[in-house]
Amino acid sequence: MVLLKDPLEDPDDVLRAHRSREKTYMFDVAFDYTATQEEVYRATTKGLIEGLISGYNATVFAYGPTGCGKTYTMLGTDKEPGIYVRTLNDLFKAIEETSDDMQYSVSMSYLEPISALQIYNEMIRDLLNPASGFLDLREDSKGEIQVAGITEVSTINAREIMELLMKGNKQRTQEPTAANQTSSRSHAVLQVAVKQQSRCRDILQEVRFARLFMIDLAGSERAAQTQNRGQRLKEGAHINRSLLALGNCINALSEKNGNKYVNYRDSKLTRLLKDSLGGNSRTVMIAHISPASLAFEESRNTLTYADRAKSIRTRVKRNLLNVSYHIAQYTSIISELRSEIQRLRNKIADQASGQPNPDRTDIRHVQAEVQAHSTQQSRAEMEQLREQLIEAFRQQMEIRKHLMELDNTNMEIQIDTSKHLLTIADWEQERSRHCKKWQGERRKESFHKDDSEKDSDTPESPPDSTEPQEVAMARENLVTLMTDQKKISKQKAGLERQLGELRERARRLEELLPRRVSSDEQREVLGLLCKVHELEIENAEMQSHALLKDNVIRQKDAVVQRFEQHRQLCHEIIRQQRRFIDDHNLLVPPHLQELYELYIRDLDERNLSRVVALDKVAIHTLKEGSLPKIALPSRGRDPLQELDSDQESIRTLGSETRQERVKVRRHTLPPILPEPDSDNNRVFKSSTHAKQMKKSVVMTPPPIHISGHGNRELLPSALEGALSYSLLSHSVSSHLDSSPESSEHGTEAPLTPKERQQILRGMHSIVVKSARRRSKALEIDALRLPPPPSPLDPKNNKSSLSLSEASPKGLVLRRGRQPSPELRHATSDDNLSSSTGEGPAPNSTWTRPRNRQAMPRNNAPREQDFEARRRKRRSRSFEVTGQALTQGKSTSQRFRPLDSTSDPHLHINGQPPAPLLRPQYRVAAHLSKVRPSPINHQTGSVADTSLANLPAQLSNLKRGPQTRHPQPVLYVTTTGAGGQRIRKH
Ligand SMILES: Nc1ncnc2c1ncn2[C@@H]1O[C@H](COP(=O)(O)OP(=O)(O)OP(=O)(O)O)[C@@H](O)[C@H]1O
Repeated sequence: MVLLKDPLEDPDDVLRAHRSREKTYMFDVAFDYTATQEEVYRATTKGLIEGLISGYNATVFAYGPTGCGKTYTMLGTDKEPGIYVRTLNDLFKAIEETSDDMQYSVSMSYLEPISALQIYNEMIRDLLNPASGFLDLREDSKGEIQVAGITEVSTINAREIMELLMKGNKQRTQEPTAANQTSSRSHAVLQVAVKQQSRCRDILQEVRFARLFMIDLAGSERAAQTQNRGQRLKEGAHINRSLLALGNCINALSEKNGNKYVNYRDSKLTRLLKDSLGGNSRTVMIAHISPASLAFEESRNTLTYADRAKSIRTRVKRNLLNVSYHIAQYTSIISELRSEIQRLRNKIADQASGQPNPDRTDIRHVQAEVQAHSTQQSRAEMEQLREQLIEAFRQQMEIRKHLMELDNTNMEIQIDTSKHLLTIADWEQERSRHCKKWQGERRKESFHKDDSEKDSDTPESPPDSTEPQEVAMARENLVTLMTDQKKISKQKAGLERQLGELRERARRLEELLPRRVSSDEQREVLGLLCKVHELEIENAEMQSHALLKDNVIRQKDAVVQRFEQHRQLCHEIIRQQRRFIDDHNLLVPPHLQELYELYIRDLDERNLSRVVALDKVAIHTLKEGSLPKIALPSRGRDPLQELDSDQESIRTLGSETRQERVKVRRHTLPPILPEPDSDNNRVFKSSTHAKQMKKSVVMTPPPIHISGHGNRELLPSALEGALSYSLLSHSVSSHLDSSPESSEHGTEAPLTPKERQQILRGMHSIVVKSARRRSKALEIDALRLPPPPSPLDPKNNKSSLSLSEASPKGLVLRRGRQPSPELRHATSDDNLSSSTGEGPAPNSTWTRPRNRQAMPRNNAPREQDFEARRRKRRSRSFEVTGQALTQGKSTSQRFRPLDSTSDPHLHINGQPPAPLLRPQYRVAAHLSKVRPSPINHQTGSVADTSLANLPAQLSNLKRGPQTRHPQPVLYVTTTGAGGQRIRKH
């Protein structure tokens, strides 16, 4: 709690007593002058790190008037490092601790939005590379703000990052003012991007990524106080303008009804902070105030904003990417590059065989050749040409990557769209159900008109059909997504046009070559081009190779997981039956008792052996398997390939015999795949297949129409998605029927033509079925969005039936449904013996359970032990070791440049710092307390956007609106030399 007293208030003035400006504010934490940097860090930022490495965005920003200690809190000094250093230290520590299971990549950028006098708008300056000039902000399709051309340093070495940070800090615009000798004249934004991938993932392989913003805002200031003139005054006005924009956003976001338009576009700062303020981020605001009487107004303003910020709610979701999609993308790139190489090789072959193309036999060509031999100038031209060509290819590569990213974003938009559509569909269905019920009741009432004198329970009007907020939000989000989709299509079209132009340019350059150079040189240049492409291919191939291997492991993991789920179910049934027997003191046939004891004994060993067997399969597959090579689209192997000694990689790629390839593919092929066209061995054959794969993995809704007739198409698409999921899950479960051992052999056994025929027939019927269902769904007559039969309704819709029928059992269990009738049957006491298929043996003596409560007693410790180990393992990663301070110190002590920026004891420009207002209070306000998306504790996964999780998503959607924060709490403290003066207020 912070109590702000008006220094001008006279306690004896009774007339003004009721007009007191004294005010109390409540915050999450309030730090007084005794608070150390470590305490501030722990209470405000440390908690964000765990979320960050699991894919949740986070922001910490320091806000307050000039000279109140924002830079001190964020950057700190050598001896007392601030939040930057401590966060990075802890982040890397957490990464190191979990690096056995997880793979990380961390990149960092450091920037300041500044206003150059000549430029009307603010620009972004790259503090890690100030030479790059002014940069601009771009909003990507997901609405995330990116700085175009910013330097991103990739490292997970804390020391390196700190060095860069110190270097960047020296570049920061900093000038002494009357209020603060080391006043920061701009906002400084440190952005850390963390990408995380599990080394051992399940079938829904995920890449998690999150951004952490740590922002040291420039101080809000009053011209009178800073005594600024000229440039400083203009800067101050600008700083205040961007802070005003920030304040406006905070005001709009904290509005009670929450519908007010939030203008983030007023300044670069608010654009940068868009997500942090009202979007997908866990955000902490640290407000700084001074206890000096003179600073009353500033303190009041700051506390008011912090107080408002308390009520802002953000919606945090885990940022996930589906990896199988990336495999397809890499595949498509590889395939395109291969065909380019092939084309270039053919050119070399043409040239080498000395058969000039008819269009090159003209006199100009001959002249050019003569010239090229004779003049020095031609050599320079040649060099230039070569560079131009390489540059053209580099640009092509960049555009391809960009296109890939856009595809990726598009996929995410489509998944999000489907989610929202399902939310709406769910609600529509619910509403029509209520309406029908109401109508039915009304009808019944009118039928029994005689009883009409009785009071009727049925309301006169149909039930309230106001859309819940969740549905309204879904509609709103659909509009945004539609806009994004349009933007992406536009961007894609632009990029594709650019790519086409670049290709054309490269082609023209290639055509120039024969005219300019001798045959040998030409060969060299073309050879070089091939090399460039091959390197690109190798790079892409290595990445897709890694992904493929991960995929195999993931699928193996899924098998283990599925078995484990099944085992847990059996275990639970046995346990409950046992308890039932014990509770009712029932007789147990001796053979059943023996079996039970055997079960208890074998429990651990069997599990272990299963896991070991599966592990063997995975390792075996990994050893044997390799990335199936992409067959070149047109011709066979190039004869030159064998001759060219430089093309080692290509030769290796092509050296396998066909048989070997087939064998390798079989090993590489993961056993669990849904449709004939999505098996992995074909994924790498051609880009067309990659596209097919995309389609098979991603649910692709048709173009979005929010309120028009186009809506009619939306739900069927969702149904189709659900249907394709059901096919996938069906296939998964059927594969799971085989034992790990058999699956191991299965990978070796070649398929007979008959088997192949059967599989093809099966697939064909699945495709026909799905087509029929889709057309049925399309026939559904509904003008509103979405049509009445929802995929969520098992009664109305065949697709939804197939979804529930075909869902793997594990998923059903995860959704917390009742056990199947069979299972319930097995658990009932009447069926205790019949469920095993055997009745009590007439001549055997039935016994009471020898080991009463054996299951709970025997298994509880085991379960607890397992749970305890699991927790221990988890918590270990993020333990508070208390060493951060020491580490931070030792790290920062190495960086002298820090002295010049924030240490008050050091001289600046040869002069000691003037005695200034000291910073006094630090107030930490968690903008919002965010509960992440519900985590599935059985699988450890989060209800994510991946399509394969659709049933889980459906059930989540059913459960209600997205999780919002509870009412947040704020805290305030005082710190700094002025702490004693608090009594004055
Ligand atoms: N808690 C603290 N303990 C000791 N010294 C502090 C503390 N907080 C701030 N200072 C000192 O007070 C001075 C002003 O602090 P700082 O530069 O961090 O303020 P600021 O809010 O960032 O100002 P501006 O907005 O003008 O950049 C610095 O010399 C800093 O070292």
